[in-house]
Amino acid sequence: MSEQELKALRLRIDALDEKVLELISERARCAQEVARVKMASLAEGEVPVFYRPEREAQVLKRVMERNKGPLGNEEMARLFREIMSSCLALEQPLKVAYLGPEGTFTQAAAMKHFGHAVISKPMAAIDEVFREVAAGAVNFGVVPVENSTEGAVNHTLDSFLEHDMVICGEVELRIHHHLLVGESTKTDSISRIYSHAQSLAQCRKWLDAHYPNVERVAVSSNAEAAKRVKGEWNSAAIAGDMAAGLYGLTRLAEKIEDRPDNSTRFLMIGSQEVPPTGDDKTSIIVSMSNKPGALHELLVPFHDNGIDLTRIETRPSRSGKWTYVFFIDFVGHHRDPLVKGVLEKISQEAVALKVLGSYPKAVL
Ligand SMILES: O=C(O)C(=O)C[C@]1(C(=O)O)C=C[C@@H](O)C=C1
Repeated sequence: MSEQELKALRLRIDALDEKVLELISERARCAQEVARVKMASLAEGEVPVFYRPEREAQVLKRVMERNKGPLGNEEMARLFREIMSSCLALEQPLKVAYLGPEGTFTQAAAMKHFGHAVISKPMAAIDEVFREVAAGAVNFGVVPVENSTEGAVNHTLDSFLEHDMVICGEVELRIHHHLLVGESTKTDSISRIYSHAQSLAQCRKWLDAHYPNVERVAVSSNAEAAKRVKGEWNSAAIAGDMAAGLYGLTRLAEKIEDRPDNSTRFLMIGSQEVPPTGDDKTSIIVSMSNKPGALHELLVPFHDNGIDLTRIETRPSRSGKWTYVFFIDFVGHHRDPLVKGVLEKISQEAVALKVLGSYPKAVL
């Protein structure tokens, strides 16, 4: 390519960037107007709701439907995700607590869902994320809820039994683990590998094959594992890209998870009810009396009404020995007439039924 051609193309890019800049600014001014309208239409004592997950899901879906390339749909939606995140920050900077420390997959999930224009706060434990949200110190919390290889995150499920929380969104992340070492690590003398217990389990076969005699040490998070390795010459960590970048570690082996489709699902928790978008999911907790056929009774109304169950999990109820609660996710919104009917039917049979929330299905 000649120098002249390159120059001409860069001039075109400069002109396009100017247009993009003007359009983004115009969009941001529009968001400011939206904030003004929301404030003006408040009833006495009502608090304004700036963050609208149902609208955000619609915007991102529309972008993906209309995108003609060459950028892929997900790439384009990620760009719009960030534009919307910045527009929302002009209306109200959101505060989001997540399972920390910095560099965890939960932080990556929070950024994927809310974008980077939020004030994020790392918490030391899942229960602390719940408490921070319940105390009103942040607007939303982000916690992991299930992994495709290792199953449910029980701390999260149990926290729902203790706190009154509304689920307002979900996000799924493909989880890639790497074996990370620091500058001073002697790679032929590794005698200890740190990681979160779930991540060690997700890489069990790889570890058995490559480091069968090395001690595996479970720590509170992958980011904590990465942090420890930084100053140790005989240890390595299993963690993801964010932690590697944050602690300046290098990858000794990449993508070492046993299953290539290893993914984790995260939930956004808060106190805000989300209206229907037409493509929603609902999460409920149900406890049934301890009698034969109770689970069958619980599932029949879903089957009879053609409602898709996406997950069912059982946990001890904590209120009596050998009594259980069921965590159920299904497709639909609790305001849909069909779903309403099913929930009414179940509540006639159940000891207790709680709707944790209805929220748009993950778009990204
Ligand atoms: O439509 C709204 O209610 C807005 O506040 C605008 C906007 C956007 O930038 O598109 C910003 C924040 C909301 O969470 C949803 C959408």
